[in-house]
Amino acid sequence: MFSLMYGFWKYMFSKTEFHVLILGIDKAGKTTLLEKLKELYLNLEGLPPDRIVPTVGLNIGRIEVGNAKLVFWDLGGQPGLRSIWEKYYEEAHAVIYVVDANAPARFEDSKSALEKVLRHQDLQGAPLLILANKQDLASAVSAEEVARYLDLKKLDERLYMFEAVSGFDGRGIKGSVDWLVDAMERSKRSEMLRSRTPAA
Ligand SMILES: Nc1nc2c(ncn2[C@@H]2O[C@H](COP(=O)(O)OP(=O)(O)OP(=O)(O)O)[C@@H](O)[C@H]2O)c(=O)[nH]1
Ligand SMILES: [Mg+2]
Repeated sequence: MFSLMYGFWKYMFSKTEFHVLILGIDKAGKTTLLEKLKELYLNLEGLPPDRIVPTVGLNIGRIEVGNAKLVFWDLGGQPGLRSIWEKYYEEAHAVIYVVDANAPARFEDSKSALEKVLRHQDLQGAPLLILANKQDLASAVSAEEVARYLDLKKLDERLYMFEAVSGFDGRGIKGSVDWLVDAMERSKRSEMLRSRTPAA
């Protein structure tokens, strides 16, 4: 009887944990975005942008949205650090790919790094949220334009969305996180990862 009630209690009150990888080339704004997420969802003051340095290791952030616990993994995007990304693929439920929408000169690098991410077997079926970041700058291009530049093929099977955001003023972030949570809850990949986790 106790175990039945405990099982029911767990079903009702336990939250599903999702791992979200934040990727993108160097200076795209990944860590600034992570600090903004903490500020928006935890009411904590995030690190001010001028205190954020290029990432070499891993930054972790945790937030809760509705019934979901999100764990963000933010990695460094410098060319020599990108080979580390794949070590996190197997455990990731979804990917946020950040693009500096104010730096067209770097779109090509951003596109080829993303194509490599999407080709990797270990990330099969992971929902993809592509953020056209730095929208607070007047010269930043729109999410539609970023989508045109990236010109991604073979996305049909994958849940994906492009969104215009700013890690400085926070615009677009909550809406895209809502989309991501919904996508992860619906995704077959989450089901697959769940079935691999031994029951507690
Ligand atoms: N205007 C503007 N600048 C931003 C925004 N987000 C980040 N930046 C600036 O862009 C630069 C890079 O930001 P980071 O957050 O360190 O970028 P990153 O993607 O984490 O870089 P790596 O850790 O090297 O991969 C910094 O000078 C930030 O202040 C934004 O939304 N708007
Ligand atoms: Mg960083």
